Order: sequence, then structure tokens, then C-alpha cells
Amino acid sequence: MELPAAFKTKYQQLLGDQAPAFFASFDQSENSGFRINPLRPTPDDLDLTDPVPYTKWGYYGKVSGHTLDHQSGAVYSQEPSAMFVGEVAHPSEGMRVLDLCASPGGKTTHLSSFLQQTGLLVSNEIMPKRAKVLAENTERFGLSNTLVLNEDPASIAKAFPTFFDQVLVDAPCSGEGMFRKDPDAVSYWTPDYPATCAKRQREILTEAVKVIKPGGELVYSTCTFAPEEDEQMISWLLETYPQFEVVPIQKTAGIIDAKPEWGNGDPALKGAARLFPHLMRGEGHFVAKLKLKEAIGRVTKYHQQPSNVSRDQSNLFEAFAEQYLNFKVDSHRLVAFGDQLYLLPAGTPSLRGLKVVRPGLHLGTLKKHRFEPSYAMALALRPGQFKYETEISEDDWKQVVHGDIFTKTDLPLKKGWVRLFCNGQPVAFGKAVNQTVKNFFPKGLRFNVH
Ligand SMILES: C[S@@+](CC[C@H](N)C(=O)[O-])C[C@H]1O[C@@H](n2cnc3c(N)ncnc32)[C@H](O)[C@@H]1O
Repeated sequence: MELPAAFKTKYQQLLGDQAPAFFASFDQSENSGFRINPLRPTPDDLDLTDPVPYTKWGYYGKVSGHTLDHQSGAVYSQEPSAMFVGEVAHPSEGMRVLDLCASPGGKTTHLSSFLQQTGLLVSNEIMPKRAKVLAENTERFGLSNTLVLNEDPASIAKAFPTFFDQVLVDAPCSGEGMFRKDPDAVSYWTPDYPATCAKRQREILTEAVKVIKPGGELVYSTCTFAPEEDEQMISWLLETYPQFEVVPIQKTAGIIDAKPEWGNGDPALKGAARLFPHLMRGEGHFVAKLKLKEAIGRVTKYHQQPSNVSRDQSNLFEAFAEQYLNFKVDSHRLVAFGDQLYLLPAGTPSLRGLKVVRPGLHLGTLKKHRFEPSYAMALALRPGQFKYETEISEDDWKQVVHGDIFTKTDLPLKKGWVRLFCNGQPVAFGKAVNQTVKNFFPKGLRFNVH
């Protein structure tokens, strides 16, 4: 790979005798990986022989997007060093967690694996198109405790002062750790680029710190090697907000201490972590964890987001729930956006004035005289929560994801909604009409498997 001359000069000076190994790593092939979803049965067909040593769910290898394991949300493809970020965050069940720069959802889906559908995960992305992809990935992973927002950090800070136990800022950065994966990233690089990115990161962090509870945590990460965006950003944070202290990160598998001398020299910076491609099997990352001792934002009382569904809407859903669901839905958590019905995560605060892409679990569409369940619900329920569930063959699965009708002689009901599983993984809802299964796989997600 042709690295920019100024990049080479900079890292030659910073890394000294390690620089040749660092530069040589850019000519080696990239590392890829995937994480399995603990909310799903582990698929038999995945190669799990090469685990990523620092995370329970991560493996080296590649999973194609057009496979059952991917479509059903049993796996999420993620570069192995990025998995260290979720591992450092490691939220406990029941926590309120914010992923501020979240699309496409690698860290969000990882954080969700720790939360196990408890607490509240607010997953935010500033770019509308990317927020949509994020929502699709949270649905694919079957998340029901997650709100997807499309906001700028200042609006998030205004809406949720001192609300969260943990905030992740996986910052937009100069992406030097993406050079092998995306050679175009090299062409964006200029000597000034890290400083430009650092300015934006300081703006994001200035807002992010306001939403953390006293005693809460901030996890900051980048996929770049630039000290301006890494150690210098943590130096700036500690100088600007003495309410923070660095939480030292445990390191293994070639992950090393961050370098105080690349920041302001504060020895506490050692507690942060650097992932270099010449020292470990990953593309490169920087991660720091900080604890907030006293609130920075104003401490606020929160009102729950009220339900807004009408009696008719509620009746329509109740009739469906009575016929098809094996569990009770808390009607106080139902919200309608137009004709779309959602189940808010428990404890959702007021969402007034916010751009909400997905206010929790999408339950389905309120039609004139009936309720149509969503694809998201098919992927989010636990096995047995829907009354009519059936296992289909891989050939039938190919028909489903292609948008076709198929026939099946042993359906659990003659007429109505059936939740389809393939190899134990939830796939979609279909509508049985005698021995035919009508297809409701979302049009925008259909694909062809050869
Ligand atoms: C490194 S990526 C996030 C990757 C994601 N956390 C994951 O693991 O899949 C950074 C994100 O920050 C978003 N972003 C860009 N400018 C931003 C800003 N000014 N404030 C907040 N987020 C921003 C980008 O659109 C991008 O999706």
C-alpha cells in the first residue's frame, strides 16, 4: 500500500524502531471477524475454531450477508479490534446506556449482548441514512430494549441530562485503522485531517459528558492511530473536566497501554488501550474508559414517555395478542407513529421533540380492521412466545428471503400468522392459507440465494 509520505514521517518519529513493522502491516491482509448473538441458538455451520481472545462472542472469519445466520441475526460481522470496545464498556444488566455515534451498529449490538434485553439502550446516529441502517441492524439482532434516534449530540444532551449509567462515543475519526479495509480512506488523509477530526470530537464530547450520571462511565474510542484524536483527546477531557478519572483497562493479546507522552504526559493515560495491527490480530483502535465522579449536566427528573394509542388501536392489537401471543404486553408502553405500533422499552423517558427512528420494538401495522405483525417482532420474540411457530427447510428459507410463496403440509394452523424458523433461527412471519405460506418478508431486504 502506498502510504502518504507525511503519514510515514509522522509515525516514523512517533514509533521509532517499531515503525518498520507498523508500515509493513499495511501490506498484510485485513483481519475480519464476527460475533455471535447470545439471544439466538449458536448456529452449527459457523467455524468457531478461532476465537477472538478478549471477547466471549467474537471469532475470526467471514460470514456472508446472504446466509441464514446473517439474515436471522445470529451473527454480526465486525472487525476484531472493534470488538474490544464493547468488551471494555461491558455494561451490566439493567443499565441505561447511550451509544452516541452508533451506525451501522457494531458496538450497539455488542452492548446489547451484555444487557440481555434489560435496561435501556439508546442508539443514536446523526446521519439519517445511516440511522436507517442502524435501525435495521438492531431489528435483525432482535433487540426490544433499544431506541434508535437520529439526532445531533447537542439535542441528545438537552433531552437526557445526567440520565445514563454509561455513554459510548465511538467517534468519527481520521480512520487510519481502516486503511487496509478501505484503501479509499488513504486518499482522505492529509496531515491536517487528525486535527480537523479532533475539533469535531471535542464538540461531540462536550455534549456527551452532560448526559452521564454521577458515578457513570464514558467510553471513548476511535479507529485511528493519531495521538491528536486519542491520548490528546483524553488529556483534554481530563483537563477540561476534572470530575473524570481514568479507569484502567485490562490488556491481553498484544493490546498495549496508551502512551502518556503522546498526550499531556499524565501517567493515568496508560490506563487507556492501543490496538496496533503489527502487535495484534486487528485493524487498529484506541479505547479509553473514564468514570464521572460528579455530575456535569443539571440533574433532572424524568417523566416516562406516555402511551398515545387510542381505544380502537389498542383493541385491534389486543385482539391480535389474544389470538397469537403467549405473553402479556404492557399496554402503557404502546406507542403509535401514524399506523405503526411500537412497544417502548420499560423506563423510556419522554421523547418529545426528538427525531425517533425506532421507539423500541416495532410490533406491526394497524390496518383498518386488523393488525399485521412486523418482521422486527418475528426476530425479537423468544421461541414459544408466539402461538404458531414452525420450522421450515433451507429451500423454503430461500423462498422466504426472495419474497416467494411456498407450500407446506404440516403448518400449525390452517389460516393466520405463523412464525417461521429455520435451523432454530427466527426468520419472519408468514401467513398460512391452507397449505400455502404467503410471504411478508420486507421488500427492501429481499435477496436471492443461489
Ligand atoms: C466510527 S463511526 C461509528 C461506528 C459504530 N459505532 C459501529 O460500531 O458500528 C462514527 C459515526 O459517527 C457519526 N458522526 C459523524 N459526525 C458526527 C457528529 N458531528 N456527531 C455525532 N456523530 C457523528 C458518523 O455518521 C458515523 O456513523
